[in-house]
Amino acid sequence: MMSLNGSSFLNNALSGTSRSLTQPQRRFLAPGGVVALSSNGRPGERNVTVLMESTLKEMREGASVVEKDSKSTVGGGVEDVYGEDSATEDYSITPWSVSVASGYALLRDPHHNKGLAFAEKERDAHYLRGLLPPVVVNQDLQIKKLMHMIRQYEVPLQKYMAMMDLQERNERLFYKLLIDNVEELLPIVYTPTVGEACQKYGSIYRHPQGLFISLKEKGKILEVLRNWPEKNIQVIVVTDGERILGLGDLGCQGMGIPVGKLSLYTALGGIRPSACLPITIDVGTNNEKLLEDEFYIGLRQRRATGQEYAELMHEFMSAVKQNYGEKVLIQFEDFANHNAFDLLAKYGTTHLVFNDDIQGTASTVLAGLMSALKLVGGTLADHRFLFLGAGEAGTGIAELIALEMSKQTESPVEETRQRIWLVDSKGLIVRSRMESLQHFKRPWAHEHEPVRNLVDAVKAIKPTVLIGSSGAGRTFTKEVIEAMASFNEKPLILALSNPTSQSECTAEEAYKWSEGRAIFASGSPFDPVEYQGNVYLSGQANNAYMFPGFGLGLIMSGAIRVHDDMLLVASEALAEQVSQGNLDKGLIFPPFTNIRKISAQIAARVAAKAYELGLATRLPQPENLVAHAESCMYGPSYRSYR
Ligand SMILES: NC(=O)C1=CN([C@@H]2O[C@H](COP(=O)(O)OP(=O)(O)OC[C@H]3O[C@@H](n4cnc5c(N)ncnc54)[C@H](OP(=O)(O)O)[C@@H]3O)[C@@H](O)[C@H]2O)C=CC1
Ligand SMILES: CC(=O)C(=O)O
Ligand SMILES: [Mg+2]
Repeated sequence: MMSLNGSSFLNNALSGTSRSLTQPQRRFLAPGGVVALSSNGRPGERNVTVLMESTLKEMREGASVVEKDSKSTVGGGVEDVYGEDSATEDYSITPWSVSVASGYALLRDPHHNKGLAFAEKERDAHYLRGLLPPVVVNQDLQIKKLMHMIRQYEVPLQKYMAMMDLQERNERLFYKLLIDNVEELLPIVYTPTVGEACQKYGSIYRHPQGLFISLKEKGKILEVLRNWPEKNIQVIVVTDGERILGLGDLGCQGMGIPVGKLSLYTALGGIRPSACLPITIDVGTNNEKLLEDEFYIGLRQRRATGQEYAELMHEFMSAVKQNYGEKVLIQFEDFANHNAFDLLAKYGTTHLVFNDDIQGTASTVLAGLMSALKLVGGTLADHRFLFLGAGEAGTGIAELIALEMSKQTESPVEETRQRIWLVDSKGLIVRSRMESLQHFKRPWAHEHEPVRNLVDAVKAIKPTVLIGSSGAGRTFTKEVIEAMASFNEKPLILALSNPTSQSECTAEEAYKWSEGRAIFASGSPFDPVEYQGNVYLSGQANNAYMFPGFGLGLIMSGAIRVHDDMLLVASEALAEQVSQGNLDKGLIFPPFTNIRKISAQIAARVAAKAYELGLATRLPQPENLVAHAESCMYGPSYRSYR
């Protein structure tokens, strides 16, 4: 049976992996929550004050208290003084080298800066007098002011840049702003605006936000990883920039994607920012426009392929494991499909890897379908599915639907796949095309005459569900949607392609051309639509619902491999979060406002499955996994500095 991981890996995973810990490394948190606690051992990187021996002694004693209390609920997790992240770290600490930022350097340290929110006492204690105007404000007022400022920008890219500047200046404020205003700001830090940011990344580039690993670093990738200031990394999002959203090859400028995804890992899933590492692998680009662009920031050469590509990726994967251990989660993002499937299959048995475009999207869309069934009726097996786009997203979703159907009906997946059809750029995928098909399309080559275009495929297959995953905008034409509406009372239409410019249709088109009967969701958000006196709200079918909670579940259970069954339970968890009130409005996804609660539910379900499958290493299993997930989440409120 084909698997979303490319192979059946469970046995390998259980027998072939070591559960030993890597070198002791830990970010030191002193008792009482003092400022700027970094144990990266690089004095001079931030403006440091070398501590007096007495203070060090106090910290050592504090450390031993932390150590003593470290028999935490989840073996290996160490209670930190803030009462968060307690279950997401493993290593004991070596607190001999401590940096404390103060004064001007403190205001320039995004991890600890609070701007005008430094209290009077803190201004005295940390040499801030005179460096700030007299007023002291709270974080809520800072948020109010920032939202006012951001709303004044008319151009989304300006809002994006304002957000990135804030992240560089005051990390906690950035996350508080994003969490408190998630519906409004998600389209800025994520799709669609992040797409434009990637296209212009060379021009707007200001600060390093992640690691660039290019062919120039071949043979030295481990050293490059060690240049990153944070040591206890739990999640890496990596791209090689070849398929950025539906915008194609953006080479090195794809960096905006790992940066954006990881800011959602923190804001939506509660993974602390210091544990997140965005990486872009630069093997060149085939984008002629970028190669000629004087502001392009990447290698000015055509893409390396074949052995050269495979060797660089292999060195990268090995270095990550060597540097961060067995349990660092590596999320592949926006690779072209000719590499994405192979990387997932190759490293799925040796690393904790997750392909967001294949697996995260599949789990999200399956959740949307599960809740949509409450509106359209029937079970999955009662429906017929047609995809436009047979790449990572399309075949990934198709496979997970087939897997779920197979479980529900207790019939082989080869049978349930027969209810699912895909169209690629050459037309309907049919048996007669088998020889020329890429391997991931072959399971979908059913017996049928060739059909050249989508509208004819819709008329021939008569799907109840139409899913766009082509990256090609405006492909759900009036004729296509009218055809869907002609034989479905409530046609279910998902236009997944990002950003908005690549969406298969707009929300307005879906409602108008179906006479208001479509149940519609899209990868990038659309505003509410007014049609014939009614207001229609559409949901956002985007893997952002899934990967933050899914990743949290893996990390908090210490999972060593991803398993398809985890994707299925995550879908159920997300579907359960869609309330009757949401459904009544035609929404098949819950609003993002409650996303942290949703992520905790997903995380709990994923972790429970990891324990059940014997893939979890943080033992014993906590009793209440939802509460545990919530307790693990990073909170962005300011800390008091003594
Ligand atoms: N909403 C979400 O959460 C997600 C959305 N996406 C979006 O989905 C889109 C596709 O991503 P992904 O699957 O990774 O990309 P792939 O490149 O892997 O697949 C694209 C598929 O679409 C087909 N295609 C392209 N243009 C056309 C066309 N005009 N008519 C018919 N078929 C076409 C391709 O055909 P062929 O194989 O013949 O070249 C290919 O099968 C992107 O826009 C991406 O942003 C992706 C992941 C998550
Ligand atoms: C959402 C996403 O991952 C994509 O469009 O690629
Ligand atoms: Mg993606």
